[in-house]
Amino acid sequence: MQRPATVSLLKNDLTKTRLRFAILALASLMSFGSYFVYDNPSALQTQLQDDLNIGTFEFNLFYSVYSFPNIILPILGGYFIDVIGNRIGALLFSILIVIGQGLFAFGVMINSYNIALIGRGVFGLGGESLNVSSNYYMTNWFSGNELAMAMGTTVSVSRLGSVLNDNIEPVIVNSTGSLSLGLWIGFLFCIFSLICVIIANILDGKKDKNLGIISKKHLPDSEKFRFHDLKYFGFSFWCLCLNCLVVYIDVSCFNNIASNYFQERFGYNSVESGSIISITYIVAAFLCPVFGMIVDKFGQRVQFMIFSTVSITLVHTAFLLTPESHKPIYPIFYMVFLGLGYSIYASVMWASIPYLIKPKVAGTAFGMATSIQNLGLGVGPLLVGYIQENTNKDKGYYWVSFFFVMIGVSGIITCILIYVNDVKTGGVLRSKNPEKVRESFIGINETEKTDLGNSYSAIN
Ligand SMILES: N[C@@H](Cc1c[nH]cn1)C(=O)NCC(=O)O
Repeated sequence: MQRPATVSLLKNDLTKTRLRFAILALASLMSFGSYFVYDNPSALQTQLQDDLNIGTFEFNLFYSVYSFPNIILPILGGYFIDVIGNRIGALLFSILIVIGQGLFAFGVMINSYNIALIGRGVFGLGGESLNVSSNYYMTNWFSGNELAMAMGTTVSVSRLGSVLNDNIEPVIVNSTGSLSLGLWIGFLFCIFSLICVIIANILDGKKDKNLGIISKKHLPDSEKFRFHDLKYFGFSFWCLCLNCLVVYIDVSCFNNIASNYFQERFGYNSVESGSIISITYIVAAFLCPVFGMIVDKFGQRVQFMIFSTVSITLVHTAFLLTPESHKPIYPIFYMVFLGLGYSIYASVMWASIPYLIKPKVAGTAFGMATSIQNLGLGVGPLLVGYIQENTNKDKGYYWVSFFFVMIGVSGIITCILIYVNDVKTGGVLRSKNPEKVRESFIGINETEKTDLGNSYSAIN
């Protein structure tokens, strides 16, 4: 008796139409502005310190005020998404980003460090949570054989924002002499991303309407987020979060100090250093969707993650062993390999999360992973700074590289633990058809599959 209704629902399922690629484009562009402005300070460090008359500590606070609240916020953001819906969440987070960047640009324009700092804090209130939202869109519109490709594409397009920032901000500011102009251009990118959120929300609302999905606010309590659902976050999920913490220290925290690193150790100037740094994310912009597609087709997620953490660790080992010299060519190759390792990691790791949890806690799970990642991104730079300031060899960078190598080794160990657990629990992460394996592994029933309108329900 159920069948005709199910069949007609499937016919109206927009996630099965080409519209899902429009959502993919919009979800990618909704984070573009945030990635562009996130690294505004590092691209303009010298000019910011001169104009605002601040030291390195005050400068680093531009990143700290962003990261530390995000140890907690993405969990709340994930909770928020699970309880009241992704659309309202994404809109709110984007508005916070626009306001934050506006305040930052305004603060710099009137030479007020405090207002600029508050702006970075407000930006942080939305910046990471918007990533959670964007991932959530992907899990709602894409499944099994396309999910990693879709998530790889969002990382790739968002990271083009980082690349563009690294390369155009110093040029704009140097050629116009106006520091705030560069930041106001970032503000415009944030508005553009906000418009993408609004369009994505309209399409997503249409999809839910077609599927007859009611607003989550009106669902019975039993179908909303509940804390005791956290018990479904098993060993592999927590290990993946720990792995994410260490791997992002090796990629992002290195990226934060890389400009100075290349200038101090290899004699490049700041513009050359900026271009070299952007290599990692340029490689990622090209390779993330490719690796996403490969993983969607062949599975073997943990093996890919092991390969990427080994590559990243080898890059830091190479930096550790490379003696100082004037403008050597090989660090450029190291950055290409770092980009390769990062591309594989970013396209596989985030896309693995949905297979380790129940669909109804997807928002909370992405929030949890992002929070733990930010713990690393908040503490990592402090540790790196401490090591560099308190050691002398290679201007303090020898032990910094050693630290990155050790962090990389812990990344490899956590990957191996995930692999072993995956073998024991049915091989969901290695499977070409992870949704099927997940079904038996974490015991998802029919109601749970359709709970959030997850496209997963229609595929199986
Ligand atoms: N912390 C984010 C980067 C970000 C978000 N908003 C601005 N920058 C991150 O690391 N995301 C994962 C990735 O691989 O990019």
